[in-house]
Amino acid sequence: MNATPDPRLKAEEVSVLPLAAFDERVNVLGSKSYTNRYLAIASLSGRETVIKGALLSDDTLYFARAIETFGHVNCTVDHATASIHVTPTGQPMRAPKDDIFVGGAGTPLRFLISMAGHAQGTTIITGNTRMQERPMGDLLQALPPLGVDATAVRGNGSPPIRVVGGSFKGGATTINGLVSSQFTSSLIINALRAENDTHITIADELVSKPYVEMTLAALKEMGVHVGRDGYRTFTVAAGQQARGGEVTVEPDASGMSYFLAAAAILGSRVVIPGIGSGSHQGDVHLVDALERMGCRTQVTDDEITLTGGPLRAIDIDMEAMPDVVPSLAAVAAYAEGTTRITNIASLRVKECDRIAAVTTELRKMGIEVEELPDAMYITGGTPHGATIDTYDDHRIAMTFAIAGLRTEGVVIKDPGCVAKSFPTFWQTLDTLHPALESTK
Ligand SMILES: O=C(O)C1=C[C@@H](OP(=O)(O)O)[C@@H](O)[C@H](O)C1
Ligand SMILES: C=C(OP(=O)(O)O)C(=O)O
Repeated sequence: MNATPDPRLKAEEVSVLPLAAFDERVNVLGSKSYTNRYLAIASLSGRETVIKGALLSDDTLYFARAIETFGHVNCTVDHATASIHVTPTGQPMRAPKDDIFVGGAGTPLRFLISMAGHAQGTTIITGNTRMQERPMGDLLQALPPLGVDATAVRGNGSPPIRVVGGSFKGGATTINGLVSSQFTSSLIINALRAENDTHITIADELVSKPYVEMTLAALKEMGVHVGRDGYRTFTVAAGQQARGGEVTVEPDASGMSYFLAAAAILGSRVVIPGIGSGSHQGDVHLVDALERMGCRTQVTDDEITLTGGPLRAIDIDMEAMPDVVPSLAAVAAYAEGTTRITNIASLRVKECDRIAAVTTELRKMGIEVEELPDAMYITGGTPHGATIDTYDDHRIAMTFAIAGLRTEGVVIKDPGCVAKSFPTFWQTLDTLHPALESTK
């Protein structure tokens, strides 16, 4: 897998060449969210675990390296088989001497804050410039009742975060659910190693709920039961141990979205194997949205097929599938009428402000977009080519690359940023058609 590094990951920009139509089976890489969850669970379980079909990308590799610095496990990555072998070393978890740096990996950073609560000593966790702006405050407030002292070094609720650990006792805490579901997932997963039972109450509403379902599904797959009352409370009983052994990661539904969007706007057919109706990934439901927009779809147990058709606008609340908002926005640019995407405030605190970025870049292509604090209204039309700024955000790069398959003259700046979640993205696009060339 991925034996020759793709030169486009180092290019300044890539010109996307339009494609007539295609009819392809497309294999996407393993789920980022499941890979992160299995890495965390395996490392906390104290049992040897092999994660097969794992996503090996910037985010997951930063996470694997970060986990190893606590000294209690080794994470051996096998690129040939896309697997990660997590092996206990027999050593206790200790805070690493050096700061932990995770680049732009938000989920890992949020999982690591709670994880450092199990490591004896003081851990400093940080990331790139954007990560140093992303919110962590809710999690920092929820950890002290469980015995963990976690603070923002600069007092601004963002990384660097200092965690004084070795003391994750469990107990009862409350977490705000409105900003990110990753805080709740972080607490649930790390409660696995607490001395006492852990009761987590969600204050307000919880955003991005399917990601918490994925957390529970991953724990269940590893033999850990989590009690719950809807999305109000979650309880992790002490003394449970994840089973270890082999676990297989399904394809990434967010990564899949670019190929569904490509088929939608090109009136083409795509089949994505390995993922289907049983998936807990919320982003799978992009298929339903695209069906409402005029595509034909078929979802079986283990395969998703989409065929593009004449596209019409829809109104859609995308709070539960934030990562595929840009993908849907690209399709909306080619649909008849105004698509209203609502309830997406969380997009403002992702790798970039994605509402602002999608609005700016679609407008550059001549598309009318109304930007609201928590929504985007996109009126479909005939986009023209443009040079797209990608804001160091993989999803902006991949989204506008898809627009470039339909619209001539789309140039994607900093194409290497796709490595955060989909390092083989450009090569996978090549399998549709040799439609890309690096220009610089
Ligand atoms: O738990 C996870 O794996 C994720 C949760 C989501 O974040 P929010 O809960 O912050 O919306 C999503 O955007 C992110 O890419 C992955
Ligand atoms: C928001 C994302 O990731 P994270 O929050 O893990 O950085 C993403 O992959 O779109």
